[in-house]
Amino acid sequence: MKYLEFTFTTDPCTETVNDVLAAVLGEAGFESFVESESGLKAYIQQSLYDEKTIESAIMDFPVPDTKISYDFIEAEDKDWNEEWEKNFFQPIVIGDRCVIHSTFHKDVPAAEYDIVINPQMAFGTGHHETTSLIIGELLDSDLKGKSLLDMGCGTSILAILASMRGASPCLAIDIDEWCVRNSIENIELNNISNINVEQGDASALAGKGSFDVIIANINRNILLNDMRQYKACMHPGSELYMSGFYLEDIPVIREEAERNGLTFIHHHEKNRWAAVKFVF
Ligand SMILES: C[S@@+](CC[C@H](N)C(=O)[O-])C[C@H]1O[C@@H](n2cnc3c(N)ncnc32)[C@H](O)[C@@H]1O
Repeated sequence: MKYLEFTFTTDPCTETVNDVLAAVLGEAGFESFVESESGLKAYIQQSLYDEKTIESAIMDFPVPDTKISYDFIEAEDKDWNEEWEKNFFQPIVIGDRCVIHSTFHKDVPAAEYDIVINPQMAFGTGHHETTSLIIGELLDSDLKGKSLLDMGCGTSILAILASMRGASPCLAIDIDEWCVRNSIENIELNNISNINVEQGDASALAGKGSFDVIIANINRNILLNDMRQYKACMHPGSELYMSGFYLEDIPVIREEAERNGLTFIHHHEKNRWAAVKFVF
């Protein structure tokens, strides 16, 4: 298959601009992205290339005051799935019980829970400490028949595992449109039918009722800001698992949780990242 290699130069050349550009280009048919010093290299099948689509994607670029220029060459023939696999993610086994891999990985180790994820630009392959800490919590919990909310779902990897472990019904929410689309794709790939996906933040929780289990792997400041709204979706006995912050942030997270009437149960840690469990 013939590919074109585009070199995009971004100004300012920040992680956010390059992430958004990759998401926008993904919409326009690009398949593979590699960050460079001045922007992004991106690859598209020659047959999918349409100059007008790319020009209008750049014209409507959602980050204001950004300049983007590009040129392209014909790329050598390559197996881009293999490239992507090499560059981005390898199968991972967590807790000896849960394997996470993509559709094109071969020789995947057998495990009790087998999760297929095509993460594209969404966060959540299991390689990050915070994801794997929450996976550990889910593997240790009895989730059978429990309603579950996955806030900041990314790829929905956590909601998918929870559903496989019997949680039902499940709701996965992410502020990012790209994550919502990727979640829907991943949920289908795993033949799961009891996870609803919504785009939004904590304000989307109004009127949703309560959940037996809430997971939120986001970051310290968002958790501190939104915890009151998570608590409003809990009933006595509900559990709240949070991650996305460092060990030194536990006291401030715990203070806010206790101010909301939650009881600290434990924390787990990996490379200074923390996950905490509270109950109402
Ligand atoms: C650290 S990633 C976690 C992804 C996945 N749950 C995991 O554990 O691998 C955090 C996710 O939260 C989303 N996010 C950021 N702010 C948010 C907010 N206020 N409400 C909901 N989601 C948010 C981001 O788009 C991102 O997908």
